[in-house]
Amino acid sequence: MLQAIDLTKRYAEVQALAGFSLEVAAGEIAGLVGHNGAGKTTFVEMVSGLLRPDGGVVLVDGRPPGQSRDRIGVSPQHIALYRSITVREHLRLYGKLAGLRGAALRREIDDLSGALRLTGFLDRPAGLLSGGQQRRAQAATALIHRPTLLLLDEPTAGADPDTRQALLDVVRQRADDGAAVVYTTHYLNELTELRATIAVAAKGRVIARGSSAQLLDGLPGEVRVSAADGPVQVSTNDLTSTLLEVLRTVRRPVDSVELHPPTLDDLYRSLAAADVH
Ligand SMILES: Nc1ncnc2c1ncn2[C@@H]1O[C@H](COP(=O)(O)OP(=O)(O)OP(=O)(O)O)[C@@H](O)[C@H]1O
Repeated sequence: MLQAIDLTKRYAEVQALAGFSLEVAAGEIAGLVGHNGAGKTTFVEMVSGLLRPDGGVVLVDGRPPGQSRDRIGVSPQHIALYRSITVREHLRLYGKLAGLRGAALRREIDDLSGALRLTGFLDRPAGLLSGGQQRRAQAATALIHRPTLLLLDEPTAGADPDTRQALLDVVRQRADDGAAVVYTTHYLNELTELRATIAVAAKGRVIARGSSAQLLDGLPGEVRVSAADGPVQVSTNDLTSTLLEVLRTVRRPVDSVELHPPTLDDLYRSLAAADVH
C-alpha cells in the first residue's frame, strides 16, 4: 500500500532524511517512533505530498502521492484548523475535496463525530474548542473520506484519556476495515493497544522494523522479589526459571513477586544505549 524507498532530504546543514525506507501494508498500523529530530515528521510530510524528497521514491497504491491525494488522510503534528469555521464545515470541506457529497457525506459526518465524541461540538467554531477537542476535530478531517492511507503525526499529543481512547478505537477500526496507517507517537503503550507493527527511526532512517514481539525478542526482562532478607532484582532473558532460582535462594517469608517482561520503552533504551540515535 505504502512504499517509501531510500528517501533523502537535506535542510541546509541538517540531513533530515538519510535513506529512509518504510513499507506499510493495507490493514497494518505501523507505529513510527524515534527521538526528537529523527525525521518522522519530515517523512510524513513527504508521503502526504507536502514536501519533495531530494532522492528516493514514495508510492501510494503504486502512484506518487500527488496522484493519490483523495486516498490519503493526514493529521499533522501541529493543529491546523481554521479558527472561525465550525467542525461540521471543516468536515464538509475535507469530505468534498475528496469527492464525498450529499447523504454519503452527511452519514460520514454523523458516524465519525459519534465515534470521536464530537457531536456536541459540531457547530462550534474550531477556535473555540479545547485542545483535546481540536485534536479530535483534526483527526476527523483526516478520516472523513475513509482514506486508504492514514498518516497520523502524534495524534494524541496532549489528549486526555477519553480523547486518546476514542482516537485509538477509530484508528484500529479503520485498519480493520483495510486502511494502511502510519502512526507517529512518543507514547509507546499506545502501539501495544493498537496492535501496531513498529518502525524505529534514528538519524533520518528506519533502524529497526517488525512486530513488537520480534523486536522485543532477546531483550531482558526483570524479576523482582521482596523477601525476609531484603529485595532482589535480576535482569534476565528467562523470567520463569530466574524466578524459581531466586525463590530457592531467598529467606522466607516472601512478601512479593513481580515479573516484568521487556517493553517497547526497554527497546527504545537499548537502541539508545547502542548509540544509534
Ligand atoms: N523546515 C526545516 N528547516 C530546517 N530544518 C528542519 C526543518 N524541518 C525539520 N528540520 C530538521 O530536520 C530534522 C528532522 O526533523 P523532524 O521534524 O522530521 O523530526 P521528528 O522525528 O518529527 O521530531 P519530533 O519527534 O520532535 O517531532 C531535525 O533535525 C529538524 O531540526
